[in-house]
Amino acid sequence: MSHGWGYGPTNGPEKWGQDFPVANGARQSPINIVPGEAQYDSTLKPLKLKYDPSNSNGILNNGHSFQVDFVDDTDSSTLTGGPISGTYRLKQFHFHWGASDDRGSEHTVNGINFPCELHLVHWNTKYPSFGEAASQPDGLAVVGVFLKIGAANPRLQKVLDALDAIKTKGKQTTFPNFDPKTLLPGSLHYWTYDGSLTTPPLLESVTWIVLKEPISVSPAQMAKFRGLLFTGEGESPCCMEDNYRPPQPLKGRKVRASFK
Ligand SMILES: OSc1ccc(O)cc1O
Ligand SMILES: [Zn+2]
Repeated sequence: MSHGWGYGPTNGPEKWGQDFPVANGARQSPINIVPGEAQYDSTLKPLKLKYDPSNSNGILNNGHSFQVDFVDDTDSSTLTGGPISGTYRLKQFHFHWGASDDRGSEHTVNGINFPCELHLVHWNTKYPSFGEAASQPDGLAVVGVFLKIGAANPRLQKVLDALDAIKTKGKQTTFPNFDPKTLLPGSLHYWTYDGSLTTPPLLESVTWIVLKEPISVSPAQMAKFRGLLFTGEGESPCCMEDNYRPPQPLKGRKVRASFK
């Protein structure tokens, strides 16, 4: 793949293995979650998510999705408990979504796609930085949250209202005082398994924590995600949609459930 990776017919997920051979590795993500085959594990602890809204910093169109970045120089926004040991700091959150409401999530449940999936990315503070952690098998922990079509979600609105300012690749703006906890569902019951980044470099460093309960999003709100562009200012515009990797082979991995 001579040009950068993306989600199109010439640079999309089916082509990523050319530049990133780990794409065919033993612990790739996402996966299809089959609840009936997940093993309830009573030793799994409840998730503890402690977020300080003052850590939210900016919002960026990175040409693949958009992400909200957090100041991560202290332990003020962290993930502890759950399947992980130690303390993981919140680095950023981003989304994946479809061109239509019948697809867009990366993980699937019993083969069912959701229109969108939120990823809250955390790194293990036993390592000096996100970059160092991202290359370690226990380096990252990503909380995945499904978005399901329903009533408009007022807690998403602040994020969606910022998108007009970052329409094209490379654009960013300030995004202060946002509490990502407001994006979480009422239940923190989860499935967990060992996996990878779902975008190149597809590093196999992620403990995935996928919440069972989705949050709502309306069709009009989904249209706002699709108003973003993969392309930069002055380039021929290409709508940012279908920016999801399909499920990957489980290759013998076990998915555990924190709930019966
Ligand atoms: O999509 S999962 C994911 C996790 C961490 C990251 O830095 C980038 C990612 O795309
Ligand atoms: Zn992601």
